[in-house]
Amino acid sequence: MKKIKIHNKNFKLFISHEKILSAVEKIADSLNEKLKGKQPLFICILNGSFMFAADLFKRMESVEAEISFVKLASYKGDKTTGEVKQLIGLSQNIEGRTVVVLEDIVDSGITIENIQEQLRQLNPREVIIATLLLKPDALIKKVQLDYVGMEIPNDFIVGYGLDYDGQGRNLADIFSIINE
Ligand SMILES: O=P(O)(O)OC[C@H]1O[C@H](OP(=O)(O)OP(=O)(O)O)[C@H](O)[C@@H]1O
Ligand code: HPA
Repeated sequence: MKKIKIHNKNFKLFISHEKILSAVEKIADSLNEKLKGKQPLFICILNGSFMFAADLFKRMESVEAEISFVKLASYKGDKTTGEVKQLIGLSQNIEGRTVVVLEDIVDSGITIENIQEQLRQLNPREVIIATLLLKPDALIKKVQLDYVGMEIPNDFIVGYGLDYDGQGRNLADIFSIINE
């Protein structure tokens, strides 16, 4: 079993890049179908979602899609702070538009609830949420998610955009913490 160390913590291989891409492809297939003729604006939640957004967005072949980025942060180290800081906001007018929010992970649900509420106030036509990963046992918010790539246990993970204190985002696979 492939193992890695980041800072002071050990991690083991959890989801291979191949499995990640097959989850991304499933979401892309459904979105290509749902978004036909809609000219949606995709919103990638930085930092963590950049890899998921890149892999998904290039598969949007049947859609006249645009993409923009917002930067929110709620995690410090391997834990949520319980509050969301907005570091870069949205510059586009989304009134009357179909918006697709791209998240790498929904954990406590605090970040997605925050962005959903912000977008709602800007009067979009509809907001569709797609997350690659969901930790159902960690949710403390009631959130409506339209597309979920994979449900995973409530363990800290890194890789494919997700970090531990800034590191690990470049890993193609996803690794799960070894609790020692
Ligand atoms: O459901 P939640 O508990 O809110 O956790 C999910 C959020 O946490 C991570 O972002 P983070 O705050 O670590 O910022 P980053 O993307 O810059 O790493 C992840 O990318 C999500 O946006
Ligand atoms: O498990 C996680 N790992 C990295 N970042 C995160 N942000 C929310 N959950 C996680």
